[in-house]
Amino acid sequence: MLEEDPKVNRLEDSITLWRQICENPLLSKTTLILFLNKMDILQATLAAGIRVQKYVPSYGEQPNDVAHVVKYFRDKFRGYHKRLSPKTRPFYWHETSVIDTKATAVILVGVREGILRAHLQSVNVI
Ligand SMILES: Nc1nc2c(ncn2[C@@H]2O[C@H](COP(=O)(O)OP(=O)(O)OP(=O)(O)O)[C@@H](O)[C@H]2O)c(=O)[nH]1
Repeated sequence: MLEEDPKVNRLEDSITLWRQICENPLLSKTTLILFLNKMDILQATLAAGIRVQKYVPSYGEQPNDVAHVVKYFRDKFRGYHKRLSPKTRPFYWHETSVIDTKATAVILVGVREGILRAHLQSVNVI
């Protein structure tokens, strides 16, 4: 639950926020990048035997491992991105644990280069 509102599920709050961002006409030409953060916490939570289905009934009987859980949520976010974007645009995502600063730095360099490449392409420099 959210610290600021104990009645609101954190995951549902993130999905609501993502939907609002995707469908916002002011951001229709903006490339969105989804960070599935706190992967280390997800790994530890699943390793402790917590079942996703208990909190997300629609997860069903799928295997309760990191790969399946990440795919489930990535597809959920991707689905909203596809359905709600006013115009078609690519979907980018990264799995992160920002406490791993080295790995996060590598991801951010990649993201920055991607943004730069898109700008250069848009002005026909490359
Ligand atoms: N273990 C771990 N802790 C993290 C990670 N990212 C953020 N945190 C911690 O989570 C707490 C909240 O981090 P914030 O960046 O403020 O996140 P927020 O989006 O404002 O809050 P949340 O609702 O917790 O996501 C802080 O103590 C962070 O250090 C992560 O990838 N792994």
